[in-house]
Amino acid sequence: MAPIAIDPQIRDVAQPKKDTLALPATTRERLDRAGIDLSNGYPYRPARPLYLDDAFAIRNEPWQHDDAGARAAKTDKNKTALLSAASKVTNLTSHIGTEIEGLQLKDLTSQQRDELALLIAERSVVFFRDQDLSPQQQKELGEHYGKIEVHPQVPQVPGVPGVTVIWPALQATERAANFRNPGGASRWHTDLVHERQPAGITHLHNDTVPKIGGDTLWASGYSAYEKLSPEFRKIIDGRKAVYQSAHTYLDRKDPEAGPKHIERVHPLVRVHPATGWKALWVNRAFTKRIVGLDKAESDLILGYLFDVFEKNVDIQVRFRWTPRTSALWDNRITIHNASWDYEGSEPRHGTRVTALAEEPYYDPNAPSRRQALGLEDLE
Ligand SMILES: O=C(O)CCC(=O)C(=O)O
Ligand SMILES: [Fe+2]
Repeated sequence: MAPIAIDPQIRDVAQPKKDTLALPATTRERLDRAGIDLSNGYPYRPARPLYLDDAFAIRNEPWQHDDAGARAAKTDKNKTALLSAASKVTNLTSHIGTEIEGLQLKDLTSQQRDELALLIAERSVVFFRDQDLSPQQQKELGEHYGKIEVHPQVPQVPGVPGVTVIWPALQATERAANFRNPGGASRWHTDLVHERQPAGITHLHNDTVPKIGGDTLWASGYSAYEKLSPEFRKIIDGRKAVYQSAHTYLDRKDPEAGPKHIERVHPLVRVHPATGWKALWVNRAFTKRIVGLDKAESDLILGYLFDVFEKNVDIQVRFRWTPRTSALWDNRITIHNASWDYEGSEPRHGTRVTALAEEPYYDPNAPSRRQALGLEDLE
């Protein structure tokens, strides 16, 4: 039998190996203070599933998602408990991104957490600098927002399943990156679109960042939808597309066919349960084809939709990190992209918790954000 071809990304991730990279000092301090056991190396690397059917079966049974933002929309649309406690609230652009000062995420009450979810649903991404936050506290906050995604294979904080490690230098030890082939998450994408109930509120806490570079960009799915003409919206409203996983697995029945992605069908345009607004939900990395169209037709339309998302800078925010900053974004209504422009300079390290949300749905009667806010343009 011919040897099975496995792509290098999979092989490397599959090999549990001891860490050879030195932990940045600020990261080590944070992990020590949190009582994380580093004696068996860092990070912890779970064994990955080998076969596609095993990977597909993970979280394939539906569950009830009770949306925190939707709760706040019922109790206090003005988000008084959260916003009145903050010392400053700054919108970073008109359409996307808000920074909150004067609050520690670990101290938020249940009502404030719900209101934060609503703010994230409205503004797409919300930032908090100078946070004192252990991985355990980050996980606990995520649990308030939904079922935590415990990744079957990406590096994690030892002893805290569900807290994944975002440390681009670590990936660079596995897959060489350079200026022309950047490392990290440097492409436009949305996380975990292959899940039956994909990612909702996602929280990246970067404890160590380079002095220059390493920015992250987000783009608004509400606004990308609104960039389309009302007639074009009719072409994509209610359509479904195939979304694929970042990682690949072998087909048990045909392993020699090589690695394959998990695929899942979801709506192209979805509605956020807290705001009730429509959002374009495609991304260049993981949306593969529109169901029911020929490949050439699908490629053309998807290519245009990706361009609308990526080329309109007025619907994007680019965030410059400082150490110990948290970004909480909603993967239901955004795409994001991390700039890998700090090659060979200081390290960047963070921990991430993803709360999974509802099965994506479409509602023909839902308004766009601008319609709901009374801003809809005349043709
Ligand atoms: O490193 C970043 O800024 C973002 C990485 C990313 O894509 C993610 O955490 O989902
Ligand atoms: Fe991501």
